[in-house]
Amino acid sequence: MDDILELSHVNKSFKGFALDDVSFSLKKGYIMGFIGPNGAGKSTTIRCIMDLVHIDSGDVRLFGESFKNNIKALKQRIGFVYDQDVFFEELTVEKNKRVIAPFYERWDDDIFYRYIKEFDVPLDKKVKALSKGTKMKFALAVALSHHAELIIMDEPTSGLDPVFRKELLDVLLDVIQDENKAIFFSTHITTDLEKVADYITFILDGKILFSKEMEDLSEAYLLVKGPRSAESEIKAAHPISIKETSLGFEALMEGKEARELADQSNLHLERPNLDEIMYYLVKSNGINR
Ligand SMILES: Nc1ncnc2c1ncn2[C@@H]1O[C@H](COP(=O)(O)OP(=O)(O)OP(=O)(O)O)[C@@H](O)[C@H]1O
Repeated sequence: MDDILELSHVNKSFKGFALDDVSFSLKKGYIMGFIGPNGAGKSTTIRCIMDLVHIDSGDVRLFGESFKNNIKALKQRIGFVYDQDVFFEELTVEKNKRVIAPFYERWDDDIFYRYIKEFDVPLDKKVKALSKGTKMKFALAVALSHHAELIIMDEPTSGLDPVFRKELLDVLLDVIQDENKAIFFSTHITTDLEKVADYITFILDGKILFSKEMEDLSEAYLLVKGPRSAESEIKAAHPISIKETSLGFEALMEGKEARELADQSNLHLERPNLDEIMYYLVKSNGINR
């Protein structure tokens, strides 16, 4: 059993939005980033994995077992950080910990206090008095303190300053040194993913557009750049999407097709970053944002 997380043909409909046949998997030892524009379905997918939203059809397997059988026991093995306030606002950090810890069979105070110290979270402050970033640090400390094998986080780096974001990414890289663990997190900060993610899964309008290894991604798509005179040549090669720039034209293409085109012309090829891949794929799917 190498897959720690596996979604197969998951469907969930709300009025006006649906997760449509969502399938992807994550093996132990790896970090997967989950990206997509606002409203694409990232939080909904994460909530489906945690069974906070009940799926209409399909299956979610955690540690090789269908979550339908035993979500409660399986959740013991997951460290979960999500984008809503989950703590008792009127209680201090220390008192919140006392409430939360007994829910986890493998809670480890030593690890908890180590992270609290490392992240500089004040134990004696009420949660309502913590900044957004400090609450996130506390949530992260909780998620890391019960020997979870799978860490799932919904936008953990939003609201964090660059210094702590870097620290958080270092913590994730440290956690993943244990090859029996895996990390799955959504984010809009794609530069964070470029630093740590092994896999990227991209959701758009409730559908998975791709779930690929980071290395394959930089081969899968290329940016083709050319002067104004190259417009018809680029368009004839069926780019995924094209845009006019101050210097001419720029298009995202499938890697193989882009190389073939560049071989027959003097168009310039560049590796796109994740933001550029997202931008062109969103544009090609006709979604205006
Ligand atoms: N309980 C619900 N009832 C009805 N619609 C919902 C519900 N939960 C989510 N949605 C809708 O599902 C869509 C996807 O929302 P979701 O929060 O999953 O997107 P997201 O990718 O996480 O977005 P963001 O990046 O802005 O956080 C949105 O249109 C949202 O309004």
